[in-house]
Amino acid sequence: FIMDQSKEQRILNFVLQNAVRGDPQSVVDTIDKYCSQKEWAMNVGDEKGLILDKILEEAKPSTSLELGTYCGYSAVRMARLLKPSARLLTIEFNAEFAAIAKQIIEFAGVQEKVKILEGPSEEIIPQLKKKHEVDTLDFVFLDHWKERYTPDTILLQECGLLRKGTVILADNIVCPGAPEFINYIRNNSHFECTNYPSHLEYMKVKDAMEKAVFLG
Ligand SMILES: Nc1ncnc2c1ncn2[C@@H]1O[C@H](Cn2cc(CNC(=O)c3cc([N+](=O)[O-])cc(O)c3O)nn2)[C@@H](O)[C@H]1O
Ligand SMILES: [Mg+2]
Repeated sequence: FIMDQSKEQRILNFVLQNAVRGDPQSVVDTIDKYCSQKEWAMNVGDEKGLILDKILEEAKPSTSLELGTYCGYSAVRMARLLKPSARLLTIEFNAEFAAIAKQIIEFAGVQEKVKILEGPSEEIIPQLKKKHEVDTLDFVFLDHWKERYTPDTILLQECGLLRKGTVILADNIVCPGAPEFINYIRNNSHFECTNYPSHLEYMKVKDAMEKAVFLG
């Protein structure tokens, strides 16, 4: 019975039935269509997605990390812009969301560039160097629980995963908001911050993204 399905399962089904297999842009557009016309969902969306695209293309990252995969919308959106040899690691602790994201990433045909790491970020970040062969990160996208933005940024530094020039981009600075993170990162002399005003995905509500470049 359709209504017994989760919203995330309905998003996956809509992608499987309406997007073009192997075409990441069509997967991104199809999710945006569903979530703006049928059911709202917490994807970064098309407006903030264009800001993500621009900052990612400027960074030209070889190794990227995303915290908070959800259905894989931003993973597909980022992977479609990565060079063939580049890699995106994305951490998700909700098993149902991870399973949905895996299918959406595979349908989009970007599975060679994307690796979903299941578990809480606080557990997986310390494993990135030894278990996932990461040296340092070129790009980090924060889109998970807003209270984890600061502790996970500190954890990334402690684990030696940031290098001079690493770009950290955080979603939802205004809505739902990450005031503690903003206070931390803007008062930290090791980061150069830039704010990008925008709107909450699929809504007329104000939101913003914050870019923080690690200065070493
Ligand atoms: N420590 C963590 N480690 C790994 N995955 C995590 C962690 N915390 C949350 N997640 C996962 O992120 C995914 C997405 N997520 C993101 C958030 C936090 N983001 C939001 O709550 C949010 C909320 C709104 N909103 O309410 O308008 C809009 C947005 O763009 C958002 O990112 N909560 N779950 C979920 O699958 C969750 O399991
Ligand atoms: Mg978000």
